[in-house]
Amino acid sequence: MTPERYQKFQQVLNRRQLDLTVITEDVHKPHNFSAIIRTCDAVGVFAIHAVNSRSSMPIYNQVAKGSEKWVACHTHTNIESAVSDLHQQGLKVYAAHLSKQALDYRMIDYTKPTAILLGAEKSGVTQKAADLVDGHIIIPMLGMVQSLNVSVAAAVILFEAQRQRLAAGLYERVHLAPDIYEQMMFEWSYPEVAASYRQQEKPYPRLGTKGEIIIS
Ligand SMILES: C[S@@+](CC[C@H](N)C(=O)[O-])C[C@H]1O[C@@H](n2cnc3c(N)ncnc32)[C@H](O)[C@@H]1O
Repeated sequence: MTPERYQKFQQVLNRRQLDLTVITEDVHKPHNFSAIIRTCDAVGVFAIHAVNSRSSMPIYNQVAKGSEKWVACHTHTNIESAVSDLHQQGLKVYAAHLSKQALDYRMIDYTKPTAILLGAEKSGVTQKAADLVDGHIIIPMLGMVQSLNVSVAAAVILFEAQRQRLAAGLYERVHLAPDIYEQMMFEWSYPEVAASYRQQEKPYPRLGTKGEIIIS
């Protein structure tokens, strides 16, 4: 690994936002799911939550361009567990949902801990999910079609969140705890070595200032 690559990992991890995330509710087309992950990486989302009540979700590498390596994905078999996990972590959950009570997505304060729930391609957000969340948001549609592609909707909302967080200086401080930061640096720098340590249930070795492995 080159020093430049090591520095790039540091720059990216320094800006990761722990309290901004996405829940996908049965977004089942791999290219949509992968495009959402790619946007999450660009915005600085640390981890996302995928509810797959129907099937497992393959990631379409051509679209994600490898971003699935940089954004963790927690899977849930039902929407209740995903929303309640995030509520317990203190996040407000807003469903991107074309309902009558939905607010314009620009009215939300995304500098607060926030999760955006996105619905399935055809059926949208389920009634159960719509009832569990803290509010509904909508991207105003002024044309002939009623809705955007789900990955486009995700990008529009997440880049508004990024805009607000940049203005609030939230990308200027590190949000990850030091132990998680070190763990991520090791996993990103040496994925195969990290996998072998995990398999052996051994703690990772430390990294030196230039990213070299220090065996003590
Ligand atoms: C293709 S849309 C689903 C359309 C579905 N017929 C419906 O009525 O919800 C897939 C998902 O993208 C998001 N989405 C698409 N357009 C949106 C918009 N204008 N405002 C908010 N969310 C939108 C929502 O999360 C939606 O569930």
